[in-house]
Amino acid sequence: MKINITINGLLSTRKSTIGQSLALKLNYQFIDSRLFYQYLATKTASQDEQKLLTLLQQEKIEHIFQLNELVFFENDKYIKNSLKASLIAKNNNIQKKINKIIYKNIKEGGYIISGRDSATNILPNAELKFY
Ligand SMILES: Nc1ncnc2c1ncn2[C@@H]1O[C@H](COP(=O)(O)OP(=O)(O)OP(=O)(O)O)[C@@H](O)[C@H]1O
Ligand SMILES: Nc1ccn([C@H]2C[C@H](O)[C@@H](COP(=O)(O)O)O2)c(=O)n1
Repeated sequence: MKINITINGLLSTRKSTIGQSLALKLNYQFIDSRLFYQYLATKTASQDEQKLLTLLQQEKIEHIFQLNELVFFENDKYIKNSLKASLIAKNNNIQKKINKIIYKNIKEGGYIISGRDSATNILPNAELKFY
């Protein structure tokens, strides 16, 4: 049976690098919750809560799970979108919705998950937590 593992830590402490390499070794999936915020930022210039919630409902969520950060780095609007993502993340209802979507998709196990809420609001009962 596969468990879920969270990775948290200070900025640029190699969470993604280690998470991705561990996922490869264990044959797990790696996801950083930040991708959801970055993805929304690429989809709309709006900070309107209803619009963002609708987008989260409409999008094929599996698609976001298959993305990785490089997709956003390749985008020449990366910095602008990161600022938008940061604003989107200030909305508690969007945070709750994203956390719920992630939990629903990973609850059966087999994920290494990074991101600010991963060990707390998303997976408070994760079997293994790295800090
Ligand atoms: N062994 C290493 N030596 C030097 N640089 C490294 C090494 N491993 C990773 N890096 C680089 O360090 C930077 C931070 O790594 P990484 O993106 O994994 O950190 P992170 O904790 O996930 O970052 P963030 O806090 O932004 O989510 C990246 O540019 C990565 O390429
Ligand atoms: N609960 C959260 C809050 C923020 N993020 C993401 C969203 C941004 O891409 C990035 C930086 O946010 P900031 O530090 O500027 O608030 O972190 C998240 O994944 N989960």
